[in-house]
Amino acid sequence: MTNEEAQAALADLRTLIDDVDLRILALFNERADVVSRIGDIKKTMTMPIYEPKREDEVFRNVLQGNRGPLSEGAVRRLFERIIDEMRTLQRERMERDKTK
Ligand SMILES: C=C(O[C@@H]1C=C(C(=O)O)C=C[C@H]1O)C(=O)O
Repeated sequence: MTNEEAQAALADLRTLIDDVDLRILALFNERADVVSRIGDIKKTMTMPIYEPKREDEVFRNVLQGNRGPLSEGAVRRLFERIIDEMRTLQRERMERDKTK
């Protein structure tokens, strides 16, 4: 591979990553919309935001579905981060609704 070929291949792959990132972002926001709806129900029913048993199910589901190359640990860490942001979203929406 020449230097020019390597540069062109890198640029192509980075374009692919930019496209994948936008699709991931759309899916994060789709998930966040569903989580918001769950948050609305929890607020009406005065249920807790944090539900560890449900989170265990979420981890079980994604770990079962994982085909790699991400490791189990990597998937778990990514979803811990995602779920943490989802809880924050529910909390912020509830706080915002309180001050309305
Ligand atoms: C979305 C929920 O609220 C929280 C966030 C979860 C998630 O992001 O999957 C799971 C459980 C809860 O701690 C829920 O209860 O289903």
